[in-house]
Amino acid sequence: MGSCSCREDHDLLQPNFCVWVHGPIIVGAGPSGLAASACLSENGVPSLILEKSDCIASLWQHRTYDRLKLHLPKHFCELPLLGFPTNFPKYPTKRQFISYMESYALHFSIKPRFNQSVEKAAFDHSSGFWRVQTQDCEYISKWLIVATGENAEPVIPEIPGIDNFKVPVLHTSMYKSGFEFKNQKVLVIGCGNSGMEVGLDLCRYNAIPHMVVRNTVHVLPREMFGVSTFGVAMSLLKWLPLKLVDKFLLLMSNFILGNTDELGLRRPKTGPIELKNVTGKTPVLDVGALSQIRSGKIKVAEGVKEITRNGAKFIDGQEMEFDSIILATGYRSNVPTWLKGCDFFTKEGLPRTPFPHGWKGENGVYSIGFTGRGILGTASYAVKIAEDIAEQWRTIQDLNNNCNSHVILLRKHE
Ligand SMILES: Cc1cc2nc3c(=O)[nH]c(=O)nc-3n(C[C@H](O)[C@H](O)[C@H](O)COP(=O)(O)OP(=O)(O)OC[C@H]3O[C@@H](n4cnc5c(N)ncnc54)[C@H](O)[C@@H]3O)c2cc1C
Ligand SMILES: NC(=O)C1=CN([C@@H]2O[C@H](COP(=O)(O)OP(=O)(O)OC[C@H]3O[C@@H](n4cnc5c(N)ncnc54)[C@H](OP(=O)(O)O)[C@@H]3O)[C@@H](O)[C@H]2O)C=CC1
Ligand SMILES: O=C(O)C(=O)Cc1c[nH]c2ccccc12
Repeated sequence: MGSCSCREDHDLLQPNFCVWVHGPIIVGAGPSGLAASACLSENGVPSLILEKSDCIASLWQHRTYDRLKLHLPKHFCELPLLGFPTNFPKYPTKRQFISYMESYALHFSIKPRFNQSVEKAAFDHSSGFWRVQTQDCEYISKWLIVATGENAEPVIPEIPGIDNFKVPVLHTSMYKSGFEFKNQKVLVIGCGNSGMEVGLDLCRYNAIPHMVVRNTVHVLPREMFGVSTFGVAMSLLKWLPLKLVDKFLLLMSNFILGNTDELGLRRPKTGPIELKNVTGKTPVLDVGALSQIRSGKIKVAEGVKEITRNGAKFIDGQEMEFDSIILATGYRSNVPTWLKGCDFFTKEGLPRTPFPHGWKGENGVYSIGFTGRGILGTASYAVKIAEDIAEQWRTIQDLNNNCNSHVILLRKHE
C-alpha cells in the first residue's frame, strides 16, 4: 500500500495500477450487491461493485431456465427502497424480475464494473485496508462487502462413469427449455426446486423425465387455498412455535397434495421449516411437477449407482438407457476460492454466524445474500450493512472531503 502513488483516472484498468475506492468494494452485482449499493447510496456512501459477468443479476440472466417464475409472492422478493411495479403479477416471471433489477440499478445510478472477476481479496493488516485483486487490477478500500451468492458455482457430483456418457451432461444452470429435449428420455438427477421444475418443463415438450430422488424431500403446495404457503408459514411463525407451524404445514400439504411417500417422495422426519433452518435445504414448492409424477409422466428413480455410455444403472439393480442427463444437484458458494486470511466464512463459503447476525465480520468485511432466506434475507442485511458503514463514513468524512472522486487510480511501484 505504501508503495502506491496517486493519479486520478477512472477508466484505465492496467495490471500495474491499483484503484483506491473511497467507499466500500462490493463483490457481485446480483440482487444482494445492488441492494447493498442502493442502501449505501441512500445513506450518502458511494460504493464500487465488481462483477465477473457482463451484466447485473447474471444468475437470473445467464444461468436460469426460461419458464422460471418466483415461487414466493413478489412482496417477499423485493429489494429495499424500491418495490416491484404494481402491474406485476403475484409471482413475477424471470423476465419481469430481471427488468425490475435493471430499473433498480438505473434508479440508484448503480454502475458496476463488469468483467472484473475477483481472484483474491485479503485484509492488509499493515495498512488497515482490503486489497481486492481482479484479473486486471487491484482495488483498495476500507470495506469489503461479499455479495457473490449461495449459487455461485454449480455442484457437479462425482458419479462413477459420468464422464463416459455419450453426450455432455448438463447442469440446470445451463438448462433453458425442454425444446432441446423433445421426445427424449432424460435422467434428471436431484429433486429440489430445480429438479422438479425442469422435470415439469420437460413434460411440456413431450420428453420423458426420470427424476432421481436419493433421499427424503418435503414437497409443499405453493399455495394453500389461495394464500402462499411461504406467507402462511411466516405469519404463523409470529405466534406459534416452529414445530407446531411445521405440523400445520404438513397437515395442510397432505390434505392438498395427498401422501407424497406413495410417489417415492419420502418426507424427512424433521419438518420443512425446521429443516430449512438447520440444514439450509429448501422445501420444494410445487408448481405442477407433483401431478406429473402422480400421472406417471415424471418417473421417480432411487439413487444412481453408475452412469454408462448410454444410460444409468440404479441402486436397485435396474439399468436404463437415456438420451440426456441433467444435473439438478444444486449450487455452492465460491467465497473460499478468493477470500483469504479471514475466518468470517466457513470452508463451505457461508458466514460462520447464522442469520440474523452473520452480516458483519472483523476489519470492515460484510456478507450479504448468504442467509438461506433468498431476497428477504438480502433486504434485511442490506439495511444493516449500510447503516453500519454510514456511521463509520460520517466519522471519517472530513478526510474524504479532500478528495473529489470516490475512485482514484494509483500507480504501483515495481
Ligand atoms: C433457480 C433459482 C431460483 C430462485 N428463486 C428465488 C425466489 O423466487 N425468491 C428468492 O427470494 N430467492 C430465489 N432464489 C435464491 C437466489 O439466490 C436469490 O434470488 C438471488 O439471486 C441471490 O442474489 P445474490 O446477489 O446474493 O446472488 P447472485 O444472484 O448469485 O449474484 C451474485 C453475483 O456475484 C457474481 N460473482 C460471483 N463470484 C464473483 C467473483 N469472484 N468476482 C466478481 N463477481 C462474482 C456473480 O456473477 C453474480 O452476478 C433462487 C435461486 C435460484 C438458483
Ligand atoms: N422458482 C423458484 O423460485 C426456484 C427456486 N430455486 C431455488 O434455488 C436454490 C437451488 O435449488 P436446486 O438447484 O434445486 O438445488 P438444491 O440444493 O435445493 O437441491 C439439490 C438436489 O440435488 C440432489 N443431489 C445432490 N447431489 C446428488 C447426487 N450425487 N445424487 C443424487 N442427487 C443429488 C439433492 O439431494 P439430497 O437432498 O439428497 O442432497 C437435492 O435433491 C434453492 O434455494 C431453490 O429453492 C430453484 C428453482 C426454482
Ligand atoms: O427460493 C429460494 O431459494 C429461497 O431461498 C426462498 C426461500 C427462503 N426460505 C424459504 C423457505 C421455503 C421455501 C422457499 C424459501
